[in-house]
Amino acid sequence: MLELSHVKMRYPASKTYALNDVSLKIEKGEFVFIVGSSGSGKTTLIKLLLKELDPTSGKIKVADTDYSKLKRKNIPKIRRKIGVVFQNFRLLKDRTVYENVAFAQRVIETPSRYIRRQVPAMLTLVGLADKYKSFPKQLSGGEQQRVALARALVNKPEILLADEPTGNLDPKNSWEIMRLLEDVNKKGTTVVVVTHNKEIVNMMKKRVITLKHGEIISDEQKGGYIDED
Ligand SMILES: Nc1ncnc2c1ncn2[C@@H]1O[C@H](COP(=O)(O)OP(=O)(O)OP(=O)(O)O)[C@@H](O)[C@H]1O
Repeated sequence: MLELSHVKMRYPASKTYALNDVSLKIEKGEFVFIVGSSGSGKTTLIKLLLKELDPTSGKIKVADTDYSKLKRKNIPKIRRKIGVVFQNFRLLKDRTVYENVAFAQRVIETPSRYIRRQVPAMLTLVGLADKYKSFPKQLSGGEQQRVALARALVNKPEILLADEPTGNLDPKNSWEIMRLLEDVNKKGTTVVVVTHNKEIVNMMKKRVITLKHGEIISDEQKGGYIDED
């Protein structure tokens, strides 16, 4: 589902590699944590998987698509297969909860009759059906992240990438988001979560890939958080 072979990434202004010879394979239906201290290359990895960046060298394949052969005009097609959530939610402030989720469908020109059906269904899934008229600032952080998750999932992506999804949340809301990610994964979506949340990683017993200075230093099934600080 996701594959990196000997990927190196050096930002134009930088002397060092943000990622240095990273190879990994994530199969369809897996749930994987990517961990590592600040600056280890986690966000760079996510950006490469979204093709927001191109690697300096090496090969990236996502959902059977070789990114080096992917034409610019076809990038939106692959992005549709990937749902993304971020630490800071990135909701549209001047739109309601309903509109935030519907927006993801409007941009890919989903017919209105589907939007009217699928948005409420997604909001029910994340437990926010009754808040559809609210604006983001009227919601708690946990609720905002659930809206972001509904938006990421409404187009039924094959892959969900979450970059520090619990970074701004308290433990209770963090677990709620994790439970939702686990549910989504059980229904077949491949889930990749970048996190610093040691407790969650240690409790969930999933595959854990640890990065350090742009290299993979550990990749374990049912792994735990490796403390190197
Ligand atoms: N746009 C950029 N230009 C130059 N260097 C960058 C850029 N973005 C990131 N880097 C460098 O690349 C390395 C990896 O950064 P990255 O953001 O991927 O780390 P991270 O593991 O996500 O860190 P954090 O946990 O703090 O978010 C760091 O040394 C960082 O300084």
